[in-house]
Amino acid sequence: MIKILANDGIDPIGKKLLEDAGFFVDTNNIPQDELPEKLKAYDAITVRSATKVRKALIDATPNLKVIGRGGVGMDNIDVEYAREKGLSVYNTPASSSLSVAELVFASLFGAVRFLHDSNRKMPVEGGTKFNDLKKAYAKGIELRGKTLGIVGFGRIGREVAKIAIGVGMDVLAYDLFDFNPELDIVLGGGSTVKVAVKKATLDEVIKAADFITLHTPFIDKALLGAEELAQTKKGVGLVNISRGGLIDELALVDALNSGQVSFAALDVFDNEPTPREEILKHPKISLTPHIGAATNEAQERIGVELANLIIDHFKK
Ligand SMILES: NC(=O)C1=CN([C@@H]2O[C@H](COP(=O)(O)OP(=O)(O)OC[C@H]3O[C@@H](n4cnc5c(N)ncnc54)[C@H](O)[C@@H]3O)[C@@H](O)[C@H]2O)C=CC1
Ligand SMILES: O=C(O)C(=O)COP(=O)(O)O
Repeated sequence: MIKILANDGIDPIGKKLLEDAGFFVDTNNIPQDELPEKLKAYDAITVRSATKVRKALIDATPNLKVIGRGGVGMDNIDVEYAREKGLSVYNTPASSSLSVAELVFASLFGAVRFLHDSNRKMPVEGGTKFNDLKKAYAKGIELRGKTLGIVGFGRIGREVAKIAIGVGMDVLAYDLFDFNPELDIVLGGGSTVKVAVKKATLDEVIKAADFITLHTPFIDKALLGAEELAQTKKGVGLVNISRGGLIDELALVDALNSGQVSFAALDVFDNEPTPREEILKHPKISLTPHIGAATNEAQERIGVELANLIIDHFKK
C-alpha cells in the first residue's frame, strides 16, 4: 500500500480522495529532526511551508518517490536536487491566489484605519483613554482614488489588481517579464469586462505609488531596501504577503520611525517562525502569521489538487 505522510496536514476532502484511491494517509506531524528516520517508511510526503525537505532528508529516505507542496512557494524544498535523484515534486500554484489577494486588502483596509494598533490598545486603554485613542486614529484614509503599485504581476498580483480596480484604485504594475496588462473582471450576473492596468518600471512604482504590495518569490536580495524606501512617496504603505526578505526589515523599521513609511502589513518574515522583536512590537506594523493561503476554500482546492496529482503519479 502506498503510504503518504501529510506532515503539515491536508484538507479532509483531499485526504479522503487519497484514501478512496487506496492510499494510507498519515496526518501526524513528525518533528523535523525525526523525519530522516521516520520518513523512510513512506512513499510520499506532502508539506506546506513549515516542513523543510532539504538534501540531507532526501538522501536519508531512498524510498521516497514524491514530494507534494500544498501551496505555491517551494523555497522549503530542494527541488532540483530531488528531481536529480529521480523524485517527482508537485505544487498547487493557482489554488490560493484569490485568498492571498483578499488578505492584501484585509490588511490594507485595516492598516489605513489603524485597526492593528487599535485592536492592541483598546483592550488596555479603551476604558480610560477612549478619547485619546479616538484622536490618535483620526487621520484614516480612503483607498479609492489612491495608487496601488504591484510588484510581480503573476497569479496573485493579477488577483490583487482586480480587487484594486473594483475598489476604484489606480494600479501601476511591474514585473521582471513582459505581461498582458488586461484583466477580465467578473461582474455580478456573470458578465466580464476587460480593464487594463498601467505598466510601470520598478522605479516608477516606488516613486509614484501610495501603497506598494509585493508578489514575487524571494531570490537573493530585498526588492525594497534602505535606498528604495528613501525614494518612495512620503508616508507610503507597504504590504508583504509574499516572502520574508523582500523588504529589508531593519531598513523598514527605520523608515517607519522616520515617517517615510506610514505602515507595513506583513504576513511573512525574515526568520519564521520567530520574527524579530522590533517587527513584532512595532505599532505601525500590521501582523499576520503567514496565513495568506489559510482559508477553508483555498485549503480545500489545494488538498484536492494535491491528492489528484499524487493519485495520477502512482496510478499512471
Ligand atoms: N503568504 C502566503 O501565505 C503565500 C505567499 N505566496 C507567495 O506569493 C508569491 C507569488 O505567488 P504567485 O503570484 O502565485 O507566483 P507567480 O509565479 O504567478 O508570480 C510571480 C511573478 O513575479 C515575477 N517576478 C519574479 N521575480 C521578480 C522580480 N525580481 N521583480 C519583479 N517581478 C518578479 C514573475 O515574473 C512572476 O510574474 C510566491 O513567492 C509565493 O510563495 C503564495 C501563496 C501564499
Ligand atoms: O503557498 C505558499 O507559497 C505559501 O506561502 C503558503 O504557505 P502555507 O502553506 O500556508 O504554510
